[in-house]
Amino acid sequence: MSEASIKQAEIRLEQQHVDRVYARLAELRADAARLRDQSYEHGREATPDALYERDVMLHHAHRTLQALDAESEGLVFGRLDFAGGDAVHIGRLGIRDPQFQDLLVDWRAPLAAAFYQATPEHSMDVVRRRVIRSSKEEVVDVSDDLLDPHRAPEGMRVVGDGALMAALTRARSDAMRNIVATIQKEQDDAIRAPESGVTEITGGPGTGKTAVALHRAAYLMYRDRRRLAGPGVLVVGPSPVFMSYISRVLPSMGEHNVELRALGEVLDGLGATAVDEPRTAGIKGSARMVKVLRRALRLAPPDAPEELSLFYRGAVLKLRAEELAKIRRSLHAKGAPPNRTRMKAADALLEALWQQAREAADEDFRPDRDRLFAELGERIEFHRFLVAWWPAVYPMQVLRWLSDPQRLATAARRLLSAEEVDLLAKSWGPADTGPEWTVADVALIDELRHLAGPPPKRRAEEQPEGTRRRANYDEYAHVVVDEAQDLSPMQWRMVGRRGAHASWTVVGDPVQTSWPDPEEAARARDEALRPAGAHRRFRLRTNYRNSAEIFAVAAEAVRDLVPAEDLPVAVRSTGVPPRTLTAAPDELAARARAVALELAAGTDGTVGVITTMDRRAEVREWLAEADPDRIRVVGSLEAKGMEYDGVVVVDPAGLAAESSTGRRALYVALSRATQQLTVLEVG
Ligand SMILES: Nc1ncnc2c1ncn2[C@@H]1O[C@H](COP(=O)(O)OP(=O)(O)OP(=O)(O)O)[C@@H](O)[C@H]1O
Repeated sequence: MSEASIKQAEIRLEQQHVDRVYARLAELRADAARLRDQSYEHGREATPDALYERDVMLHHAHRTLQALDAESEGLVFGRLDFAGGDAVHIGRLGIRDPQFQDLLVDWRAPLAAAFYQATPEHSMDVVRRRVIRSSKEEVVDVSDDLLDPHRAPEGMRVVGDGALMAALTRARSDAMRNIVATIQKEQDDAIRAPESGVTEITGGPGTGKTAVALHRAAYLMYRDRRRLAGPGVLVVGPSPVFMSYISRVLPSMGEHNVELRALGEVLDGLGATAVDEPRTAGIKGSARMVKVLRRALRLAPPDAPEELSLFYRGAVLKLRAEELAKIRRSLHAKGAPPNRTRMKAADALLEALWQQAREAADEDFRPDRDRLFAELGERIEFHRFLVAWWPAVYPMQVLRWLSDPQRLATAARRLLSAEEVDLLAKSWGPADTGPEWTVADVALIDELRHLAGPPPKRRAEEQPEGTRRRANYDEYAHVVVDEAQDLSPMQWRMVGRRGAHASWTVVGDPVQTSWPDPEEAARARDEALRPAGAHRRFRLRTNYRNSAEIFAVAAEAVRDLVPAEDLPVAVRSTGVPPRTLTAAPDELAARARAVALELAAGTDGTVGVITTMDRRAEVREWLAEADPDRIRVVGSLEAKGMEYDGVVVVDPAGLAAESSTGRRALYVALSRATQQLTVLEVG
């Protein structure tokens, strides 16, 4: 038999098993749907017991349906043949036949670990590992590794060459795919690491950090669903573009209950996408802002009354500005959040009024403290004063007040330079129209929320908390941070609060950082992760995304900034070298358009056009007519974590000069392509 016909015979063999799995899946789906319908019927009786049972049944039926309805493509993707002659099939879900025999073993189950962990040196009893590739329900390819030739039974066939390489060369779409069929051993070690403490995964561009982090989330949910499902798992990433890019990976593995949030969305109710220019973002993210905000909360509100004067039993009691300021200082000195100090503020004012009344006392009138407290405390004028002088504070309003440069300068004394004050005040002004909140502002708003304490509920706009989860409950059981190298100190504080009692998976590449002061960020990060305890570390070294030709060009951008061993090794060669073109400024638009269209014509997948954050809108105009599903224009920060088959980097010098970490941003931009890269310089 020829090699091709042997392969076809093996494909037919696998097809028989795949057919059995889908038939069983259809039965299970029908059972779950029947259970759901029955449980609705059950609820009709409306006794409390029946309703409770209905809820339990419904919950169970929904979960089963959700899991079974996960994208059906590639449900069965692997097979292990063991030395004793047993074989198991591995899939995205576990499925059993009516006699409880495994038809398909979930990739996360202990039995499936050998699929990823076995090597020729350490075969774990596996003789042959087979990757099965399907289109819809049809098996289209199989590819084997023979791990232990000496123990292979007579007649065992070994076909195909390299499922990994086939997966890596496939065209990319606008959504990242799961990699369950081809997870590599070094990746699997990190995926299956214990849940507790902090699991830190580093590695260069394209080493699969994001893929590993998401598969680890799915693995942990599977291993300890009961513990993790309630408080939940949070995945934080750099931008909404990125979150949407990775959004289908977990559902494709049947996991729907993991929250994905970009840094601008961590606080409920706010979905900031705007970004500050690098200097302003640098100030807003720095740890100095904690003190600035704390002081800002201690300043009197802009329209606070400057004097309190009340008639009491024929005498005028008056608290002047200086005295009021003293009371305010002493209230803040205790460090309690101002929104929790309103009763104390009332008492402190009444106490001061009582002192005055006592000093003014004479023969005819001897005031009584309790009476004075009761009588004045109920006066409407006193209440009006209190509400204006010690109002409930709302984080966004406090930040808006800081658009007044004088106010900000007072809060920032000896912490920010005059120029820095100017930059911030401008970004938050003008106060009347209100600013568009930026991603960096979200961490400041969250910090203020923490410092000020919860305000009483007011208009929806001012109550960012509790829209998606239980109100005021924003902690998770496990937190995954992707592109962790880019979190500012203020963002670490914000994310840290979400995981004060959590275990963590932290994924990043220091070489790709766009944060100007890595040491400051590292301190904030250590602080955020401290409660979680011990760290375990994994380093991924193989770049699965870029062709070797493309990564060589990308690596040049940072060659003199980092030691060579910090850069990964790209394993795939295409023989297509990247191109560098130069265009005069007035030709740039036409050249960029031509190059992007040419790349799109040469691939089935996606094309990314990457430029500076400033030029994004302009470049989008140039490509307004192009098919937005094929050609995406993104700024340097939006390119973080993304991947395209073809990439055009427009104005690399501009990218490198964009910020103090511009060279690293250029490295990120140049390492986004899987197949073809064109660098378009401005001549
Ligand atoms: N074992 C694997 N099998 C198949 N594809 C893989 C494997 N590992 C990684 N990939 C693919 O390589 C590409 C890069 O992976 P990923 O985006 O997770 O890398 P990364 O380390 O997060 O990169 P960056 O630091 O640049 O954001 C993705 O398309 C991913 O699916």
